[in-house]
Amino acid sequence: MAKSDASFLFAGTSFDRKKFPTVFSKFKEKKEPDADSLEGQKFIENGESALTNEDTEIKFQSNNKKKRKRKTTTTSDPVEGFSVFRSSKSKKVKEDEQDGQEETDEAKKEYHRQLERDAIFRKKLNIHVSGSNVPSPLQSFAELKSRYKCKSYILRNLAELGFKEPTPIQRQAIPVLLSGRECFACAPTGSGKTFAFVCPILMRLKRASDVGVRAVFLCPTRELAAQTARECKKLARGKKFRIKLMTKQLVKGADFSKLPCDILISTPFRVQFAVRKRKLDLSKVEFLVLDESDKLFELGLVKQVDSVVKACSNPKILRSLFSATLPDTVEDLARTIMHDAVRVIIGRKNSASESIKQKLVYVGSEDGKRLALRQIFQEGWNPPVLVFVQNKERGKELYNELKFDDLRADVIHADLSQIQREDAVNNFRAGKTWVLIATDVIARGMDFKGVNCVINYDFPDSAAAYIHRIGRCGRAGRSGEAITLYTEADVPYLRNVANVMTASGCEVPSWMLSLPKKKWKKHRPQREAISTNSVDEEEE
Ligand SMILES: Nc1ncnc2c1ncn2[C@@H]1O[C@H](COP(=O)(O)OP(=O)(O)OP(=O)(O)O)[C@@H](O)[C@H]1O
Repeated sequence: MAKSDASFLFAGTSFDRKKFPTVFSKFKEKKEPDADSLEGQKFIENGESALTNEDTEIKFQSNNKKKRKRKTTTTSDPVEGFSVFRSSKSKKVKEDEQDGQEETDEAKKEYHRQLERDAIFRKKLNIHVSGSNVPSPLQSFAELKSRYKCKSYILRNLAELGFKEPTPIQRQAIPVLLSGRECFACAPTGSGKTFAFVCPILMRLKRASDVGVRAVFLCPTRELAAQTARECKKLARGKKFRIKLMTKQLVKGADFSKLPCDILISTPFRVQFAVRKRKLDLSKVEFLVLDESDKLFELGLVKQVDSVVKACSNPKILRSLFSATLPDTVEDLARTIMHDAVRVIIGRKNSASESIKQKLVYVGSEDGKRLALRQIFQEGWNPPVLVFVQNKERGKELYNELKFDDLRADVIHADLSQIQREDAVNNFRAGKTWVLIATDVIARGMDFKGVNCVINYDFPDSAAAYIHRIGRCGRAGRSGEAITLYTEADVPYLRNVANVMTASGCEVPSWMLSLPKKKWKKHRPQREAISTNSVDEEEE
């Protein structure tokens, strides 16, 4: 890329300390590294990925030893999440010097005890963190009130939604954002990432205001943006926040720079378009969330995201990245735009949800797929089922194959109008459609609670696509089943999916794991058309 058009996001993809002295010095500013911050330093300097449980345990023990030594020479421990504890002790220090000294020693001991409790708790829940002074994870939603003075409407709404306790990503990401830190999070599909950023941002916005757009949530598809807006409104119920989903129609009709709006939710394309048309001013934005961030950083979207990031010019902005898959390249890119961020990984990075039973089925050829699909439907299936295909043409073909069967099938792809797409999603949600044939347009983020089974009719084009597709089932702790059909053409790419499967505890034949490594450049082979006619005619 020519220097003149070097973009904000692309700048310094490989992290150059000289090039980014301010960012780097921020990471270096850490005064009192704790167990987590030492991990953080390692992440920042070595670009390491998630630690294994064993790593965490060993590091935790050795770091604590180092820390104990250093702690004796310091007087202040800037740990967020302990404000009540700190303020009550600091009063006593003024009253009596000696008592104060004892109190300080006691405070330090308590500080270490708390760090240990945090580390044990994180280990139990498979929460891995990097970054300086990472706030303690939440023990319960009630802590939102005791630690962060959360308004009762949020707790009421959480209870009404039936949420009894925070999910692991919520336990850690919420305190991070509430402490005014940027967050870089990777957690499995269906693990509650949406509320992990919606909840703290609503809390920090406090109340509706007319200053202009204060938070922007970017999602890769309009369906996901619409879903996020709906979820956001559920949690904000009882407060007069202006939560706006920016759709094509809305951009045409309204001037967003005059429209009161606290939270704006849309796709990068829509937001960038409105900014360019000067219908939207993002200079007051305090919170920017890139949901499904690795998708947003893909070619085709990254330029638009870049423009939005630039337009959010408030120097106090907090940026957050959330996804179920975060390749190292995205981490590198993110590091160049984030400041003093906390990295939160739940479980193993880039792995599928463990509540999904995954299966690979060899079908030989394209014709074999049709037969296998019919067999699945004949053998007693449990709707609703999602069937993923490679592109919209194949979606239409498969729909034509199944539409006369008693399966209540429908199809969704990018050629449909917005209304048709909404109808397809809503009918599936409402149980009117039993089998929804889809392209990857709904592979990410869509929360279909009841989906029991995902069938990859066409082999996914990347490991990330596989993780997101099958993640449409097995959400919020429910169980699910994923069946991936493969032909001869897919065999060279099997290993990548087999690796994801073993990482989430599914058994795969050993030969698959010993297949030669294949650099996975979007596997989209030319496939024979899906049609009964050719075979039936031959059979006749
Ligand atoms: N604390 C909670 N307790 C129970 N259910 C929850 C909790 N938080 C969120 N959920 C539910 O879990 C489901 C999945 O949440 P969400 O869509 O945020 O997942 P996600 O991690 O963003 O998934 P994806 O990676 O697919 O986008 C939703 O139905 C949501 O209502």
